[in-house]
Amino acid sequence: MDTRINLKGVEVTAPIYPEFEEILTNEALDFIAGLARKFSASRDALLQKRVERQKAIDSGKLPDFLPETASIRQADWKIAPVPEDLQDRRVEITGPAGNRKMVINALNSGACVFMADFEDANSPTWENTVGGQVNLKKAIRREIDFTSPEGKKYALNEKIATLVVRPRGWHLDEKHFRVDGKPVPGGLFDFGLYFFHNARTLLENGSGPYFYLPKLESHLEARLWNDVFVYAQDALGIPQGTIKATVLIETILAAFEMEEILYELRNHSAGLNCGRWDYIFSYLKVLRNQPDVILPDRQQVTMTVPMMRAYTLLTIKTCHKRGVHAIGGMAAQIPIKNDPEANREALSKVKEDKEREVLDGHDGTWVAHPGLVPVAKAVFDEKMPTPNQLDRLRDDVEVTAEDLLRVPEGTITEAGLRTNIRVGLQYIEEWLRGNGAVAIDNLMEDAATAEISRAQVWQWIRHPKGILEDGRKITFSLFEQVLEEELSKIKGRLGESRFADSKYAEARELLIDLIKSDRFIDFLTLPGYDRIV
Ligand SMILES: CC(=O)SCCNC(=O)CCNC(=O)[C@H](O)C(C)(C)COP(=O)(O)OP(=O)(O)OC[C@H]1O[C@@H](n2cnc3c(N)ncnc32)[C@H](O)[C@@H]1OP(=O)(O)O
Ligand SMILES: O=CC(=O)O
Ligand SMILES: [Mg+2]
Repeated sequence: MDTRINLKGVEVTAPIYPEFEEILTNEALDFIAGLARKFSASRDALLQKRVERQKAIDSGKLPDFLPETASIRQADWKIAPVPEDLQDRRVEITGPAGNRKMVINALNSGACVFMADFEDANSPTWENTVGGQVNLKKAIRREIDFTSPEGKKYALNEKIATLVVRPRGWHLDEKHFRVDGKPVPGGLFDFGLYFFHNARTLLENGSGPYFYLPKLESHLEARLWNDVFVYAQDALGIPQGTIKATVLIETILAAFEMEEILYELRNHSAGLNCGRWDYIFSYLKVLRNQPDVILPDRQQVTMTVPMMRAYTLLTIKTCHKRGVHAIGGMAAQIPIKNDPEANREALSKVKEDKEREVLDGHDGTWVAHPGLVPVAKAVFDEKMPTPNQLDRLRDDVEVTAEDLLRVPEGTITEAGLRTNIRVGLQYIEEWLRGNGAVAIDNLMEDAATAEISRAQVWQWIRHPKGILEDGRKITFSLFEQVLEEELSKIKGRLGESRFADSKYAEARELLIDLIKSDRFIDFLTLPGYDRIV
């Protein structure tokens, strides 16, 4: 326990480096402790509700629109207007908050918004988590700079992107900060520190405390965030409605409650976003025990399969009906160095993805890399000359529960199985070393995409339809065989000594645990977190 922390019932169980002192002040930690004491029990109850809901689905009660909230869907209400610097969000870049160079590069990238991530793209090491807060505090005050080991200097441009922060989802804890003997919810830690230190300065700068809320599964989870916002604004004496939050629709269950989620947050909402990768993961996870539900190779589950189109179109229609933005998602392709032909192909795939989004009615989109900002911007500038297209109501769109649940067709191949196992291994190895976003085979991989990979393998082994197109059943022993083959290729590439210094042994062990457990482990980051400091 650090002796500088002088609060009853409050413990920091990790080092407070000199740079962390301005973040982990007694006042800030007291504020987080207040949030935890007020809201942890509700968070725990909502996590328990997730378990009960899954039991009902497993016993045949498929997800549907909720009868008890039909009146909210039918009533006439609108979202409170969003501030000026959230009106035009045509291109949003994302990246881990814990990487200082990337924070500067993202703010300078020419994107309208930078989403600084404590979720999918951020491995929640103590260094990344508190270091991310240091980065953001310095960035907001224009005190951030960085010098690379090669001596390249980084500083903020005059014009920078609007900052939006994504705290961790409700399922994750911050184990290094304990209140009354219990770790605090990671989302409250990330939100609370950012809000406490920066809300006033952001307002003085003409911006505001803006958030992305990940992995929500119900409108009750949105209600809890709204309660947190109301409490936090009161506690700091900041006007109600100042916080603006964009909710990621990235679970199949949230897709059935979009209107209710917006309604819960109507004084604090900045719209919805289509988090496509977690959405695919969630579809698979939630429906994994349904006899007819099985996904083909990951690369065949594209944005144009019927269930993905149904979900994105419904998001646009829902947001525009309520007068707020519907932001698109992330194409997996990133620029490819030293191969102009492959690079052209990657950029043209991104362009095609963004064209579909803008023509469907999205008001903006996500990119993973500064090199993609001009690509997405050109598409939106051409097809969306206004700051947004909230006036495109999409009354032509009709989406039913069956549309959202429709199983994508396709094949399962050995190449698909191999890719999943390789990506799972490589991503987990990087994550354990503190890198939450990684380029693998020229694609952006993060916690959401890696979840799809390991969940597919888990399901293919257990599902009667988990059969390769050549007729072989996918079994645990086939998984083990491919795993060892892929590991030995990686070892061949790295050489004995780099391999020995890597975390591949731990990544292998974790991947085997995830695949072997008959009880589906809800998030790979949960057992993963036990293995990082
Ligand atoms: C499913 C979801 O949740 S999507 C949202 C979460 N995922 C993300 O945010 C992923 C964001 N993207 C990334 O992290 C990175 O682009 C990666 C890891 C995929 C690839 O990164 P790299 O291998 O460093 O790419 P590359 O070498 O081409 O980078 C070139 C430059 O662009 C910078 N850069 C790359 N991506 C980003 C980014 N997202 N933000 C800021 N800068 C970036 C690099 O830091 C590097 O800077 P430098 O030239 O000053 O050294
Ligand atoms: O968070 C975004 C996603 O696609 O998942
Ligand atoms: Mg996600």
